[in-house]
Amino acid sequence: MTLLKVSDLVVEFQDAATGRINRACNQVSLDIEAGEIVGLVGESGCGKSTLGRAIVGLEHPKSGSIVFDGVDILSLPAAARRQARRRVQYIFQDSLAALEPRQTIGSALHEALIIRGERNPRARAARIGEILAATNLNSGILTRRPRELSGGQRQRVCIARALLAEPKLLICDEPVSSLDTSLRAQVMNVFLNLRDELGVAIVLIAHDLALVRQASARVNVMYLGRIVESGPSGALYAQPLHPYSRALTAAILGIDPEVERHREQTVLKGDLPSPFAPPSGCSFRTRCPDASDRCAAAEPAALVREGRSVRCKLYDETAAVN
Ligand SMILES: Nc1ncnc2c1ncn2[C@@H]1O[C@H](COP(=O)(O)OP(=O)(O)OP(=O)(O)O)[C@@H](O)[C@H]1O
Repeated sequence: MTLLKVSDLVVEFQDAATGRINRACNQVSLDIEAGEIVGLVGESGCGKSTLGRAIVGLEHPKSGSIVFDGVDILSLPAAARRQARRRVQYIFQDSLAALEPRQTIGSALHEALIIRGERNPRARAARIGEILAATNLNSGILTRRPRELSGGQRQRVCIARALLAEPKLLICDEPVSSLDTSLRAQVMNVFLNLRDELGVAIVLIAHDLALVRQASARVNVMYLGRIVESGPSGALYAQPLHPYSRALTAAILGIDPEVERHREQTVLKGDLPSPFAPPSGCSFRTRCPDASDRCAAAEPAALVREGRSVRCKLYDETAAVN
């Protein structure tokens, strides 16, 4: 069942000094099934957070639609939008900034339930106990303050607090990038459990492609505001279609030799172009090893076939995508 359907979403920022427009999400479309983990990857500044923030209501799209749990959110008045988004929660990268420094964890979790209307302290304590178990946290942390916890514990507290809203979808923005390897595994295991035990769907925004590959059923690759490729993660990592996906996945080490044999080593040239003046046609063409004159003429349409989608002139209607 499709839980979230984002269609042709456009989010723009205007530079106050020059008036120029940065189209941070450019006609983005994305589907998420109930209970699946979907990866969103791409270089810094490509629009991943903006997309996540727009889904949860922290950015205001210029156009497009967001249908969550069967409700067309952007067509609703503001109060009804908030209500419709109750079961989407955002997990920020910086868990220290996300928690009130002077408040104990117990108080923060009780407060989250009070806001949701739970007046009975015993019912709240019971619910918090369940959530601590789901996030693999010990009740000893309830009397502590954020700075007294490890980064991994803090991130799991943020996940626990989000879970009190009984979310169907968690948007996790670089949730483990500030953690060392062992703590990363703890937090990632919590995500896998939430998917398996509670059926929570997760959008995993991350720079770490190896981590996304492990956890996600499907992956979306973003470049300069566009999703340029999406597909099942096994297929996308084994045989990336878009030259940009090839460059990103080529950077991952430790892939099995069979995959390595098919890998075309592609090195990314240059920097991300200014989002205020993106190249004409395909926005990746200025860094693309396969670019030709026709790439400047028009933006490539998405070719969708067998669960994969790619925006690149290399794949026209006659090309096989499998
Ligand atoms: N509040 C804002 N005001 C103006 N421009 C913004 C704002 N938020 C994001 N942008 C711009 O939108 C574009 C996309 O930014 P975004 O943070 O979504 O990218 P990202 O892929 O999440 O990057 P990172 O991985 O560094 O978080 C960038 O050009 C950024 O400068």
